[in-house]
Amino acid sequence: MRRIYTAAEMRRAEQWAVNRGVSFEELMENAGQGVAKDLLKRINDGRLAKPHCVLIICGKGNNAGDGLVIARVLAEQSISVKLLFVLGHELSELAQLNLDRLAPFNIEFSDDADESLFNDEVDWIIDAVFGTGYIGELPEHVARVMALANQAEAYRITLDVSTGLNCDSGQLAEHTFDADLCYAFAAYKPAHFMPNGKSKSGEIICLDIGV
Ligand SMILES: NC(=O)C1=CN([C@@H]2O[C@H](COP(=O)(O)OP(=O)(O)OC[C@H]3O[C@@H](n4cnc5c(N)ncnc54)[C@H](O)[C@@H]3O)[C@@H](O)[C@H]2O)[C@@H](O)CC1
Ligand SMILES: [K+]
Repeated sequence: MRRIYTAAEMRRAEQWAVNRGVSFEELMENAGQGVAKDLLKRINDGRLAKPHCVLIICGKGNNAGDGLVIARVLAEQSISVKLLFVLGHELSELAQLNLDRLAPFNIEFSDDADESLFNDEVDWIIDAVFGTGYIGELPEHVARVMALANQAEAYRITLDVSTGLNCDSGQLAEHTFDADLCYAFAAYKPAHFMPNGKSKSGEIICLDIGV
């Protein structure tokens, strides 16, 4: 059965999973590992070329945490990863935990969204800025980063929801991340089936993360 959850329903489902004994940390690990496993499978079966460099654009919430799990798995596979933080360094507890886990790896960090970061070396861009926690308007500086990401000659992957797209209403901000591939966690979100949302999601895959 196809599950479609709003942001509030998603939070309730996560809480039920936690009440059954799964931790939020495990859910995040499952989300990140699930994405990385699917991406690596696509490399192995030739649907995607192995990237020279992957740029992961991180916000400060748990969507960023998922991105940081993916960073670890890709780095373990000797894929070069760069991280760009666009909402500062006060991360959610789980995002911080997964950032700390990157210490053994040689990963470049930046919070300067300079155009040069979006160069030809970057084959994939992963959007881990906003997921189901996005409310209100897209901050101007984040919109600028999304515009650079959308102009780059790279394959674009988003986690749960494209940044700039409201997952419940389908409202789109200017310069919403224009994904080729979207991984929805635990359930599709209403916007994935609305024309606006569909147009910014590309291929949508729903991953079971244990919720
Ligand atoms: N909660 C969980 O157990 C799990 C959550 N997961 C991930 O977590 C995401 C949701 O995480 P969060 O609830 O932390 O939310 P997000 O990571 O989507 O972002 C919320 C953060 O951005 C800020 N924010 C929201 N709108 C803003 C705006 N317009 N301008 C500036 N800042 C803004 C919020 O204050 C908060 O700090 C999901 O989409 C999914 O990717 C997955 O890890 C699976 C498990
Ligand atoms: K996202």
